[in-house]
Amino acid sequence: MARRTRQPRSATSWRDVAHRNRTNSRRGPTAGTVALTAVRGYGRWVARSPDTRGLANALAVLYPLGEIGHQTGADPLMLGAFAPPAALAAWVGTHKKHASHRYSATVAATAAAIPAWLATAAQLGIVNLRTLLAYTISASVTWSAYTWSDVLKQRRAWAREQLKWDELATAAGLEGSRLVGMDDTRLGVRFRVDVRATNKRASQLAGNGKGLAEDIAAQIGLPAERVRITTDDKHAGIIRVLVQMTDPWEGPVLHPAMPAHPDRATVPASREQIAAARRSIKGTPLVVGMDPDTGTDMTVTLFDHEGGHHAFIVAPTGSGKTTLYNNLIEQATTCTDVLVWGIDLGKGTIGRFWGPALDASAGIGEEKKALAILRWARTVVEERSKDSGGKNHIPSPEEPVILVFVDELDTLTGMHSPIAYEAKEHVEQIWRRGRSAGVELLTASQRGVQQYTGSKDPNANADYRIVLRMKRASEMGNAIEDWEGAGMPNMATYARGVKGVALVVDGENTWTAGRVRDLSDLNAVEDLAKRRGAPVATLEPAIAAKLPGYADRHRTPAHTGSRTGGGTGGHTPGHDDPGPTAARPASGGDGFGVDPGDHDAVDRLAGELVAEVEARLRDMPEPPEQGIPLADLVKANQSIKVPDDAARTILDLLTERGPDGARRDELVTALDKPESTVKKWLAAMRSHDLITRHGSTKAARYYLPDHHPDNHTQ
Ligand SMILES: Nc1ncnc2c1ncn2[C@@H]1O[C@H](COP(=O)(O)OP(=O)(O)OP(=O)(O)O)[C@@H](O)[C@H]1O
Repeated sequence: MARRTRQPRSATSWRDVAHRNRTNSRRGPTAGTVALTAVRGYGRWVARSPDTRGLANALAVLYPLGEIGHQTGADPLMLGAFAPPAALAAWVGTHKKHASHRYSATVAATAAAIPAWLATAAQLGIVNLRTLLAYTISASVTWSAYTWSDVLKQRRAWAREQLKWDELATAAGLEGSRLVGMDDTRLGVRFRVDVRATNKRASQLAGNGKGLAEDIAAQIGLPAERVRITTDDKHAGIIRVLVQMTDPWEGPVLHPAMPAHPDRATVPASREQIAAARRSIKGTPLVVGMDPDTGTDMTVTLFDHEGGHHAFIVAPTGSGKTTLYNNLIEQATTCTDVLVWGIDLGKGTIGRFWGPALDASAGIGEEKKALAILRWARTVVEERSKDSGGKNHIPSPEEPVILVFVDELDTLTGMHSPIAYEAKEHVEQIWRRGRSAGVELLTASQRGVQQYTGSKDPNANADYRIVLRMKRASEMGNAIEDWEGAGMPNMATYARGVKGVALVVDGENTWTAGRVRDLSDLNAVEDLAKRRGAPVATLEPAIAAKLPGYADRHRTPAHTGSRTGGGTGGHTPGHDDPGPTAARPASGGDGFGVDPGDHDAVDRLAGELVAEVEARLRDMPEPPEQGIPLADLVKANQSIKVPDDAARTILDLLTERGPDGARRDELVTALDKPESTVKKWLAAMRSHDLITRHGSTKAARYYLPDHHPDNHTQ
């Protein structure tokens, strides 16, 4: 068994040491310990302010050192020769770090002064009054210049801020954090804080409503939403704390075209100014609002070197969607290489107010036109892609970008839309393939759910997602899935009570929140659109020829008799800028698509109409000699076979409409079959009592038997 070797006991045990210490302390401190304590205390005092106290001590020590050179007979010239390289080294070293001329000059002069002093002292010695006086004055000047240099002043200010932050952080429960940066913002201050020593992760502290923001706000005496905490993209251990000392929503964000805007004079008014203000869409960010924290613009870039960018907007009623669209359309219509097509089946606002500056639009009750526009957009995508093989389109006035603005997307692709079955497919194709072909879709819907959007594609394919004021926080996730993790504000609570707020998120998930420029005055918009006039760009003729109805898109239907009404017929040339509208065939304007200055136009139109009627009557069968008995007709109708899916579509639509019923043309649109076929099917279903009809003219409506108006009036 191995023997354990005992350690020899120390001659002095810990008890002896303790005893000796007690005895010593009873005897009182010796001169040595007093001196040591004093030196230590002095060292600590200097260490607390090494720049100023350290320098003062160094200067004091340097004086007697000068005598060494004198006593040893050192060569003064030799010693003085060290001054220039010392100055140079000090300048280079400090200027690189602090970029302050004043500070570097002081440090360089101090560095050069050391060999200069040693040289002087070697020559003159230090034990004479003149040298002492000169040294004292130069040392005081050096010390003062250094102490009051901008770098040291900044360092002292920073130390004071650090103290303030420490106080704030301790009160908010963030002991151990360290302030590493601080900038003034337009409305307050932004801190960068190292939180590694707090035992908390930055992600735990960041985000609104996590407690820390609220605690800091409470300490400063601000509303909770005026303190925002985010993580730092470049350092996982750092948080950014934004404190808004001034209310960001104090003033409105005016649009430059509005009368109250101070720069209104800069908005082009005359034809020449409008022409001069036109620009290209390429790489041009469209300004939609302002981030109140920084005063920087909130922008949306719809076309750049990566091609086009779709935008998906979620905006409940009254949230400012029309105003946002006004901002986008206002700038899009100044571009020389853009055509704007608008679809607004809900209220017809886009066509009604922007009509003169649009290339095409569909408004209330114009589902067919809406579908036509979507088909055109798809054809443009297909034709351009055939040509380019999917290479990014390069826009020009002859091959423009097409921006299709859709308001109330659910009226097009939502579950209650009578044209959803077709519109959905077009919209999906444009989302997927339009980007590189220069056909961009901007859609606005009240919610980000599939019942409204018709598909999941908007979220997947739109680069820009824009969220306006939400009614409920739960809606945020439908618009932007990862909003909370990315530190984006909750648009249900963001800037409570403020109209026109928006969160703009680009394809890289970079976001800006702020307020949309106020362009909500529709009279001003109407005036602006009139002055702007028709677009400069024109679609490629070869493609335009392949778009059914495109050439006639500005023809006002005779029955509307007005230039308003939100449809494609809403196109009116600008008052002082007829622009290219004048060159268009029977383009827009009051009356029946006829240029009032063209005296032959009415004759020509009448001739065209007669020819059209004759062409339509040509293939009509001759009326029979004798009428067919009603019973035979019913029997004939009953023998007609209605395809199952058609019958289902008709019954579904009528179930959905209930007591409102549906017009025949709506059923034709829903079925997407020729009118004559649909007529036959409707007659057959009526003869089987599956559906009923009320009225006999074109305005007749079809109902399920339970909803027939007669059943309700009895
Ligand atoms: N950016 C803004 N700045 C100031 N006020 C605004 C702003 N945007 C909207 N508003 C105010 O909110 C009102 C509603 O705006 P807007 O008509 O744009 O909303 P909307 O979402 O289109 O409404 P709806 O769903 O009823 O069509 C405007 O009349 C205006 O008073």
